[in-house]
Amino acid sequence: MAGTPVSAHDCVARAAGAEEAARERRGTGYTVIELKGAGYSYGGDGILGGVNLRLDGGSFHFLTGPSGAGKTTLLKLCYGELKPSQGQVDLFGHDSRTIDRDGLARVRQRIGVVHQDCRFLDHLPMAENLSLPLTASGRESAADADSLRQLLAWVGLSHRAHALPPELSGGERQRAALARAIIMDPEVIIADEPTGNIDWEMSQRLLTLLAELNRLGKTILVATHDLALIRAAKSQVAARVLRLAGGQLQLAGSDL
Ligand SMILES: Nc1ncnc2c1ncn2[C@@H]1O[C@H](COP(=O)(O)OP(=O)(O)OP(=O)(O)O)[C@@H](O)[C@H]1O
Repeated sequence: MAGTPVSAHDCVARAAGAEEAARERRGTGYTVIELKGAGYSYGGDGILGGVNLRLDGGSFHFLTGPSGAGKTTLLKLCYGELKPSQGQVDLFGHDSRTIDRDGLARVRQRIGVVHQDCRFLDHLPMAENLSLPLTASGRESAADADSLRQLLAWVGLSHRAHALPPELSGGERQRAALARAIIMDPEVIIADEPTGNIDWEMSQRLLTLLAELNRLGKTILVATHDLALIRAAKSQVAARVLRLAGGQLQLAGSDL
């Protein structure tokens, strides 16, 4: 990887804001996202049926399961892009079915999402793409610009700050997507196959970053097919592993 990565802690602490505030939030037993008998159907095709899931503040969950099981769909329910066809999803205590547009926008600011397909604006250089959320929220500052530089360095993309998204490799796009998800200091990070296009070394770095974010009090939910990544995570985080199959969610066995 090009560039000299700064320590994950420096980078994350800057992006995450005051570590003390994170500590205050940690361990208070609050629930950030809760699915209560949530189901989802695309047209008549039921994908999820009556899923119960509670994400407590500061928890770390992996979500695994066969292709097409509905992992992305479940994540979309968790960040309010989809509303459940049955049951209820509470986002920071707000029912996603009834929350108004402004309320949903506020809730979404508290959740950083790493999308499977890493959407960017192709006509804007990466640095501008990544700082768009800051600009849009009107809170861009010198400190944030510094955070962006550090995040770019940590994900090994300092040399690509001025590149356009179509010029990036799949792995570079994935790393940029993670930096973008962190830059707004979200309380929750939801990542959909974040290691899908990156090599093992970068997967490990990404895992380290997610683990550090978790230690700072962030709630993490990661969908992945990568069982080796889940096994590697055991030495870094106390993660629960959930398996989605047949529309139902279960705790995965310890034989993973
Ligand atoms: N917008 C949509 N319209 C209709 N069907 C959809 C839509 N999005 C997903 N599906 C279907 O819903 C099912 C679950 O899709 P989803 O992407 O949630 O699964 P997944 O577990 O994330 O899969 P993968 O591991 O392959 O990414 C699949 O059969 C998919 O074809």
